[in-house]
Amino acid sequence: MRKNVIAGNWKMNKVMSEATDFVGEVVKKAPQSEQTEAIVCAPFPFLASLVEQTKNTPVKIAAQNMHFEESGAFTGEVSPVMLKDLGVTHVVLGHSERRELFAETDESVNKKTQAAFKHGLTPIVCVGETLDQREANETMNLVGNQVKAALEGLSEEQVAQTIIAYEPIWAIGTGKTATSEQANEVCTHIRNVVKEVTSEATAEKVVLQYGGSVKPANISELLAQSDIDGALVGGASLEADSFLQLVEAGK
Ligand SMILES: O=C[C@H](O)COP(=O)(O)O
Repeated sequence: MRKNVIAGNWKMNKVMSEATDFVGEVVKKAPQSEQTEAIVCAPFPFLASLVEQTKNTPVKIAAQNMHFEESGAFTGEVSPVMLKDLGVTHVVLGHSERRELFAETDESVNKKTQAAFKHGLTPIVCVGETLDQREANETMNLVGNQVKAALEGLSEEQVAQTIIAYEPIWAIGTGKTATSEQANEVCTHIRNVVKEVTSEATAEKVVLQYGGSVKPANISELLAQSDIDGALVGGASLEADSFLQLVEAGK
């Protein structure tokens, strides 16, 4: 049975003291359950300290991006080797904000996904369509292609461990959540695409998250869907109480 993975993506928010207070609360109160996993996706400067703070707890720390190269002349970049060395376990790749604002492409997301596995990090690969693409009926095709591109060159075992987050861009930070049926429809399609490129057994193992205005009020309905196994949460992950309610709903 797949776990519910609840990942809080802080984006470019908080200062160190706020990050420490938040994680202190979460470590104290997060449910000890085999069925739910809590991940905090923090800005780079906080990672080392938060990894230390969550040692020997079930809470995991993720980065929000990384470069695909191991080292070199890439000023301002952070490598998978550095993240692994700190004790970071997961990395968000291809978030729509990175695709839109920082010229991330399917090709770079694939390189980063391969690099994550090479260095023992679990990728959380984001895919999703704009409102225009949805209205032009391009959602399934576009998301399917993003998934195929991200998984290219991975072994079946690696695909099984990849977390894929479906985040319709029109629902991010807008308060407009996709209905749970809309979200599930795309997640089912993603699972079918994974099956097409690997096998049914592998596709059944892949954790599929939904992201886009997820809140304590709508999480249960989303998690009740057949192909939604967690959430990638922005705004509602900024307060410890609200993040804990989301993790609790995953139990
Ligand atoms: O990574 C998280 C997503 O972009 C969702 O953000 P949001 O929950 O603020 O809509």
